[in-house]
Amino acid sequence: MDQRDMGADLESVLVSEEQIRTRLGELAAQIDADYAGRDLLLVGVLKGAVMVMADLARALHAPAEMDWMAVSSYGSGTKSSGVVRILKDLDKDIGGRHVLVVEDIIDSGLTLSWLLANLGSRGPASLEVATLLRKPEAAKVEIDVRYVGFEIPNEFVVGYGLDYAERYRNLPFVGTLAPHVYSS
Ligand SMILES: O=P(O)(O)OC[C@H]1O[C@H](OP(=O)(O)OP(=O)(O)O)[C@H](O)[C@@H]1O
Ligand code: HPA
Ligand SMILES: [Mg+2]
Repeated sequence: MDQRDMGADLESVLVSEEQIRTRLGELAAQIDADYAGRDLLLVGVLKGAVMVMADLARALHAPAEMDWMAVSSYGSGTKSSGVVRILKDLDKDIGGRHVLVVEDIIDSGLTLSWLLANLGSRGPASLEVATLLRKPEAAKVEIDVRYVGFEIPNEFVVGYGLDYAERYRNLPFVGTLAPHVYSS
């Protein structure tokens, strides 16, 4: 399936490639300023955050280490199960480190609130979050998020790392799916 084939499954483009690039540049500048003189460790949350991590990290001027955690709460559906499983833990200890969690989306917030409690218990020097997308209307828990790319409506979105049943992650933009995709 190439991108033209995926195009038939899409209803609309919500955030374009250009908008993503511009906004990640702005967030990177803020992060550079905030972490000046501090040793930054970016923690990407697999799999959804791969694109954000790759592009945000390259937009930073400051040196940053990267580590990855894989967690899953959505399975193959469009609703969070609320049960978060660690599929892969960090490679290194984060005790005393300045940790910035990098996410693609905060939807119900259940994944992130679980993750922040988990990472917080490991004794980092600081713990903040950068996310490309947030759905304010979908929040089931309130989380203090320092860097937010875009606030979006409460609709299921795909692309730029985000999947529906593991598909559409490689779209270069964020879009909504046509109803026939869910029902087929
Ligand atoms: O705020 P929430 O409602 O918890 O949803 C957000 C989380 O759900 C997605 O991950 P998912 O569990 O689908 O795994 P994936 O990144 O591998 O797609 C997304 O990447 C976030 O991590
Ligand atoms: O809207 C979404 N799309 C894809 N994956 C997700 N995980 C949480 N919310 C979403
Ligand atoms: Mg997913």
